[in-house]
Amino acid sequence: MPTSSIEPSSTSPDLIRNFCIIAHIDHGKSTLADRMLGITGVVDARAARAQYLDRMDIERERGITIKSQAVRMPWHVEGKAFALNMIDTPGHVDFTYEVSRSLAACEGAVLLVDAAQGIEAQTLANLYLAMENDLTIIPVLNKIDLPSAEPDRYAAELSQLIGCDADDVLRTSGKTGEGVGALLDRVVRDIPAPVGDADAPTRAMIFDSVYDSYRGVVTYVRVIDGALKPREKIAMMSTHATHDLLEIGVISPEPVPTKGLGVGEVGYLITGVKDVRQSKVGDTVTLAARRATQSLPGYREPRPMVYSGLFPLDGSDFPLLRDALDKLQLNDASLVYEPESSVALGFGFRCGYLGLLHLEIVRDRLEREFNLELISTAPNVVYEVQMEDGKIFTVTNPSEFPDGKINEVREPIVKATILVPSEFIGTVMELCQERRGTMGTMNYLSETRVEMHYTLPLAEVVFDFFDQLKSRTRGYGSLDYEPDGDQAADLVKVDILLQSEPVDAFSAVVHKDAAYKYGLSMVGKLKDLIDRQQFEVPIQAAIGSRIIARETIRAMRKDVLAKCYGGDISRKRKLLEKQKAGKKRMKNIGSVEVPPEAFIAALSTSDDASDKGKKK
Ligand SMILES: Nc1nc2c(ncn2[C@@H]2O[C@H](COP(=O)(O)OP(=O)(O)OP(=O)(O)O)[C@@H](O)[C@H]2O)c(=O)[nH]1
Repeated sequence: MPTSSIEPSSTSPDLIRNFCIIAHIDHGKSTLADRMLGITGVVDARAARAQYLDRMDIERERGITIKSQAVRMPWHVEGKAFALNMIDTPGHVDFTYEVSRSLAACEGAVLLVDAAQGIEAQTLANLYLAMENDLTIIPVLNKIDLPSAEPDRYAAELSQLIGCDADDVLRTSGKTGEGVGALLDRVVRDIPAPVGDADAPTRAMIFDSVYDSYRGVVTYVRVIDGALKPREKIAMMSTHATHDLLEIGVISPEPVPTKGLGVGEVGYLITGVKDVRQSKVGDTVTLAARRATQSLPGYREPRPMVYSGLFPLDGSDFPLLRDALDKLQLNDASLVYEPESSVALGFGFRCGYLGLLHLEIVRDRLEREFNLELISTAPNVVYEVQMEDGKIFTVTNPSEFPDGKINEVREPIVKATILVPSEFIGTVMELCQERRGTMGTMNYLSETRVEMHYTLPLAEVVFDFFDQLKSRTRGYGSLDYEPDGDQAADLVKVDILLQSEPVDAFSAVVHKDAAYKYGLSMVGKLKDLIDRQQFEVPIQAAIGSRIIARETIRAMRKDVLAKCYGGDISRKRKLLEKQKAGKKRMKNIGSVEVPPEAFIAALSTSDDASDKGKKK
């Protein structure tokens, strides 16, 4: 059915269904979504290309980069033309808040489970989020074409989990298209039509906003009450800022401008705003001329969970890095940064991220899109330090951890859900215990699959916890977690000193029991990485004034002329000049010269990880 036959803004809410697909990673969400676009005629079968929706980098002629999708599809049931809005949700724990906003824009969710894998941790996490948002759940087993699919077994598991009949679990294959039409019929039948007050002051929820280099910010909204029309002045309820509505429309699958959006409708707005921070996910849009008094529930400022220093490898790239971060922030409201200078690494920025995946994405984009070579310091969480005199410090950089009499240090904790085959219960308990976890409840989802709940310090989860879980459970374990406040812990700052001078980039906040191990490993690493100097260099690890580990680099003069026999003076001069140039690049810590490569090598955790890998 051609897209133009839908009359946006005049569609009665009774004929609208808003839904999302929730699934564990790789259970086939994108493939199924593509298949739905094909079956509903939104994407011409001949023009269809794999993963139509996953095309963040592709800027279309109209200049809208479509990241998060809210695609409108026509579907007929019993002679009535329905408009189905499929809203995409990001799948990773770092972006749980965005997921919950997308869910809040829907009345129902398709819970997709791979028929060869069964339920995984993100299946559960997403299901719980959907239930919190009171969504109608349609359980679906996907990939039934796979020879290894066990639909009967997993239908039983899934029906037990959500409390329905095993026969109500639909079976589809995104690959062959089997069952997809029946699924769309079920969407129409089971998911409630949106309800809202068409005459009330307009309220629309922003569930995503994307920066586009041609058109500025494209904001995705779901109208709850009232309506939005082009050329009206809109107001953001959290900031009271007003903007002119330049264009309004729906995505199907290209942006199609419309005469407006009414109750229950989902679409996009363009206002000419250039910065996504002016159009925040979770905020409520209203009309400047007739403002709603109460904003929609749930708006929350994004809060960075993990901090790390970002330094250009070549110090002269600092202004480029600043420009690149400014540009990236236009597109990413949750990225925060401020200038930082380090004795070891020079000028850079302290950046705050939602999680490690977010950190990797940002770093990768800076390197790829802006051609920068970067060093990032070991990530850390945010600590709250209460001094004996009652003063409280929020520490986002270990080198700024306060000295003096400390009453209490608090660290963020998370509630983790781990799903494993029951044979790995002991393994998971061991891992969580090593990571200072406290066990909560444990549920059997079936005879062989267990859901384990743990409370863990975020700092212990963000590093290689997931890799460890995967390798220790032979790939079967899956993990999801959400922030759960903070709690006091026995944490100390370990400094690393070169010739009694602290090297800021190596300071770390660690649990008291792990401090000695950290100190020992860092002094060991640095001893191997720093060349001998003309004098003896002590490398020490210290907690306050107490030294907990020490290594010594013995004195030696590196004689570059040693190999020059005879009297070729020009060759000798060349070598000495080369030595001088090399010295210019050296960073001086006190009187010790350290090549930047040594810092990079010492900061990289990769050899630790591969050591751990070898043990398995
Ligand atoms: N045999 C079979 N393979 C499928 C089916 N659906 C998806 N796949 C394959 O499963 C893999 C993951 O599919 P995606 O659609 O990318 O899964 P996803 O859930 O969107 O994954 P993420 O976007 O990474 O979360 C791909 O290799 C697909 O080709 C299906 O119905 N049958």
